[in-house]
Amino acid sequence: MPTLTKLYSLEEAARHNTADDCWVVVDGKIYDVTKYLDDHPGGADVLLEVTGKDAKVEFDDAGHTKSAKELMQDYFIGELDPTPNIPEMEVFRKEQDVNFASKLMASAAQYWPIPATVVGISVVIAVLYARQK
Ligand code: HEM
Repeated sequence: MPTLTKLYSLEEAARHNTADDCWVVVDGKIYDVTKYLDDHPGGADVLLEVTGKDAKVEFDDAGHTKSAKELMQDYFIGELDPTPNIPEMEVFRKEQDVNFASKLMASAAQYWPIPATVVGISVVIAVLYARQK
């Protein structure tokens, strides 16, 4: 069955770093220990000090007992999002010129010498041809 674990970025978890709102991350799992701060046998300060990072090493170093690890589950709120932070792709799109008439006028202004030259050459050929007769 799929689990409905909420995912948070480390940046999001790091924002909860005060005595009124404290999240700690241990081995990729996030715990909201706000209500546990005053009861934590290791003290509130150690928890506040490790906010904003994965405190697995500090947690293990404290030598927590099995019952401490069971107690943690009461404060579990989610996991770190393992998805790498891929910057959004920017899509560049040329502005579409919806005004067809102005588009036509612009290309006519740019390319008028071509039809003018064709007409001019045609006139010269016609005149030369008429003279020969
Ligand atoms: C939800 C998270 C946590 C819970 C539920 C928890 C619970 C406990 C408990 C029950 C104890 C008493 C000893 C034991 O039974 O193991 C304890 C001690 C301690 N904890 Fe935590 N703890 C948590 C997170 C942390 C973290 C992230 C640190 C990291 C610095 C930490 C550092 C300590 C320290 C330094 C002690 C005192 C060890 C001693 O003096 O013997 N704890 N904790």
